[in-house]
Amino acid sequence: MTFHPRLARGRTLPLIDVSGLYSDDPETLRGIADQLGRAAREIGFFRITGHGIDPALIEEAYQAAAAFFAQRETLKMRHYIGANRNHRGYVPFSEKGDYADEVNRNYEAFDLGPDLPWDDPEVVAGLARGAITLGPNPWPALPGFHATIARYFASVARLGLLVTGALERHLRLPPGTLTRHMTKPVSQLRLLHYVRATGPGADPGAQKTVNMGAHTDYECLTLLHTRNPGLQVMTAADTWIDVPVDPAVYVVNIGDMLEAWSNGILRSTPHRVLNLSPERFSMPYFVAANHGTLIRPLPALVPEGEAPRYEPFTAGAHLERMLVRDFPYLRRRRNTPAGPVHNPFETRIEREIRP
Ligand SMILES: O=C(O)CCC(=O)C(=O)O
Ligand SMILES: [Fe+2]
Repeated sequence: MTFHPRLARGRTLPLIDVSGLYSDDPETLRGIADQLGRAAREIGFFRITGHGIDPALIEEAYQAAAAFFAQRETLKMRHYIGANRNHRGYVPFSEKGDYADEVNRNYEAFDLGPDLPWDDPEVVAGLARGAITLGPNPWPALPGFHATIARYFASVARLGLLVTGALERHLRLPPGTLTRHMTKPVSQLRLLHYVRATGPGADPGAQKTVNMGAHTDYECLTLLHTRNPGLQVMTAADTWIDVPVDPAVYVVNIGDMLEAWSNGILRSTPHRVLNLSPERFSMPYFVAANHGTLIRPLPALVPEGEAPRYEPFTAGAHLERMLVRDFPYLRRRRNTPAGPVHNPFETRIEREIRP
């Protein structure tokens, strides 16, 4: 395991070369799996190189995102997520949840998922259960956007399965224990565009303020690419460390679903985004399980004689409950009053940040 020199003094995110995950040598695979697993246990956050995603494709994806966000608001609002049936599309600056620590929140996003037709059996079954996250993507007509983003989505989804497979290996689970539940997952790609608030009334001290408030990610794991500083991770001591920016690297973190599935062996770690850059782009891809997958601590990971540490839940239900918390349009649609919604994976945030 190597450590990034800028994060010295024992507070570091591991940097792990995962190129060996493309090998079929069991010893190589085991070695990398254990490095990833150790970081996922101890910190819940790590950085990977040798991930195999074409840097030119990453660059094209940023260009597609930037071209979309550069449009007039009226054009972007043609794809407003609040006018979409399955939680896909444009999230305007004004679509603000109520994280108490978002003192200077100012970002827009474009949210996408696996592009499944309405008559796909998994979609049909999900809709019958009231799913709000399954179905096709809305594609802006911008030249190249659909082709580029679909290609990026496919690449990062492949990497997500590879990393999940490595964590299975680390946990000594039979191959496919987790990944066979990721055939039509409620995974999401978010294209994010943060802008530090400026102009009359803007806080001159905004440089260090929180833009995206502290949260855990709701899925199994997240593969994040970013090109600007601002991301911070909560340490075990509830202090914050900066995640260094390196375009050759993906930042990976464990989310709620995998914390529960692993009976708390892997950790869903709180993080937030500060206004360190006047403008910031990032692209998290959230690796989830299928909508109907029941997540309960895997019996092999619950010590003899102990009760599982988590109540069972379905992947879709947890994700959608959290989306209703975070998106005012969903609260309006479902007549859910504003107010705190408890996420059992965010107790450290509730204690430290939103008491
Ligand atoms: O933009 C980033 O660096 C992090 C974004 C994030 O944490 C999220 O969208 O869940
Ligand atoms: Fe996040």
